[in-house]
Amino acid sequence: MLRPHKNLCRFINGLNHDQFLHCKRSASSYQYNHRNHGGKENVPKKDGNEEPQLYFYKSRGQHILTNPRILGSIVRKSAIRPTDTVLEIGPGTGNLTLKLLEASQKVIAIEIDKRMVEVLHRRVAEHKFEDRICVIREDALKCEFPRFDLVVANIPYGISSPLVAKLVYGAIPFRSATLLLQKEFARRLLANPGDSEYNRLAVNVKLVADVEHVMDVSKRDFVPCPKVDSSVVIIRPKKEVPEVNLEEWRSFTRTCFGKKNKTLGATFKQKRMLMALMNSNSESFNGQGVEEEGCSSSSEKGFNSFKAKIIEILKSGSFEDKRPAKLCNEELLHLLALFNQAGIYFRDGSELQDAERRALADDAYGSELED
Ligand SMILES: C[S@@+](CC[C@H](N)C(=O)[O-])C[C@H]1O[C@@H](n2cnc3c(N)ncnc32)[C@H](O)[C@@H]1O
Repeated sequence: MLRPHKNLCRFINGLNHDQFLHCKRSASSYQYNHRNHGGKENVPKKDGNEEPQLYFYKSRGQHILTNPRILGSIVRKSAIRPTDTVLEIGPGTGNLTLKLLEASQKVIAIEIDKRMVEVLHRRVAEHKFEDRICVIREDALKCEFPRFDLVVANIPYGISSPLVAKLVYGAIPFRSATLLLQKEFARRLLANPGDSEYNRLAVNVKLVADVEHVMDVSKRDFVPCPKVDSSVVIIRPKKEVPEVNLEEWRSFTRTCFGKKNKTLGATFKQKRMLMALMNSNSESFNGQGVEEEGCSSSSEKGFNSFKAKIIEILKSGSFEDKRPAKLCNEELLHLLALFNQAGIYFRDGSELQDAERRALADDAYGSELED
């Protein structure tokens, strides 16, 4: 088993800035333990020099940002005010946290790993910042966020999509979220209709927020070095959001982007999808639900007339031959309004969700905003 190099342990304890720089320069020569997380939290062990050993878990996205220039830029670009409360998700060993504490009134740090929390507490105490930090040891996806003004975080990439959803579709108003993300994920957030990366993620985020690209960050700026490069983006919630039921919007875009390269006509002709949509709208259609197997002739008739209705709606807005990935949000909102005017609503009923899920394209991130 590889043990982390002694200097790396020092770096993790954050003894001083010079060591911090030194660690960065020689980071590539470090030995470290980068494990897949097997479920048990390992208690830091001691080597002969009483230095705690800290292992990084790949499954928790534990890549520590070590370049002070990048850390400084992230804080500067976030435009933090001295009176702000900053939310940081995944503070890790606290490199970014200390800079956030210098710039703000208060930091709320949510970290899942108790070993990181211990290191963080130690470093914060060394810098006499204890009174201005609240460390919550929890899963950021499961806990309720306290109030905050803005988010600044180098987040674990595995939770990017549900975390962005939790922020932009959450109940807490905030000014901005400066996030260090996997470069490919950031490109998808920034994509526009017609771009090859344009997908449901961008559609859903753009409805409620503006996204700005700030800078790219090399994988060499992290310890341990990840396989992918990163980008910093700033997400700013829109002051005015279109009048639409956001739950219904997300269900609607899930349906439309089930196969993003198919035309909407082809997507809405899929039998399973149509049946689920019809069943979830059964009150508007004389309670005519249909079973997938063994349809009676009357329910089959009902199904066919529902299908005809859907095609008529698509045709009325000239959407039948269009592909969702080429439509801007105004056009998608128009299509949703046409469905609603005809008495068809997209509800997140489990039946509809299941049918949509089965129809979904494989997606690398498979999560909240994209599926
Ligand atoms: C990419 S590291 C960032 C560390 C630090 N912010 C930095 O920039 O060096 C991500 C951190 O998020 C933590 N983490 C992973 N999953 C989490 C979750 N679901 N909720 C809260 N923290 C999480 C990891 O333990 C790790 O410390």
